[in-house]
Amino acid sequence: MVNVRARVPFKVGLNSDIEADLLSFNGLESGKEHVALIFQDADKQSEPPLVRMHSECLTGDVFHSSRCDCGEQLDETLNKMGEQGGVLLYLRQEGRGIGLYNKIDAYELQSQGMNTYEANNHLGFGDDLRDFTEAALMLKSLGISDIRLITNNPKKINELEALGIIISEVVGTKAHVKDGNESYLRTKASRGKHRFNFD
Ligand SMILES: Nc1nc2c(ncn2[C@@H]2O[C@H](COP(=O)(O)OP(=O)(O)OP(=O)(O)O)[C@@H](O)[C@H]2O)c(=O)[nH]1
Ligand SMILES: [Zn+2]
Repeated sequence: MVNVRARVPFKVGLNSDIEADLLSFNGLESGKEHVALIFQDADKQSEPPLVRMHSECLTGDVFHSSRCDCGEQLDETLNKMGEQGGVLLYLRQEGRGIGLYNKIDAYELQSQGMNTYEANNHLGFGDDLRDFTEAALMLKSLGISDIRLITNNPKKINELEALGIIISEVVGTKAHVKDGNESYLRTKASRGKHRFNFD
């Protein structure tokens, strides 16, 4: 049984006044410390809330690494939810589930010419080890079963629906192209079937 523990208000975002409640959970089987940020009490409204399942990326979220778009997607989400309300699940699934050490090994292989998926496979991992069961449990424990999901990734849509969450709308993120991450984004589109708009 998953239970919501504390619910603490604070302000988030760079130079901003966005207010959110930080929630922790207990009872998650993996023992991971996934957390939720709730904007504008979106869990208590009648409309399906905006939801983002954001997978941890220390290098991108904290250091705004040039190799990926995670930090930009996180900032985009904070701003959007600051305006419209929403629920951000911050999931501790670093490196699509392989962890930081392995992700750094994968980066080394990418520097030698492999793409993200090939590097994962070369290290003996599947394309993507993430599982969204606990994310679905967190939503259910908040009383949320119908959502507007922020993602470009069809795997997230399919898995959440299979876990009984209704997705009434899919909201894409921008393509945050910058020096260093374009081939990463293009590989997500070609191999991972992410829906990007590269205009
Ligand atoms: N294994 C591996 N993981 C990476 C790499 N670059 C970023 N990640 C991880 O990928 C995760 C983010 O997944 P993405 O595939 O970028 O995007 P997504 O969350 O599936 O899709 P969106 O919802 O559209 O953002 C984070 O956990 C990152 O740490 C990489 O080169 N190798
Ligand atoms: Zn990243």
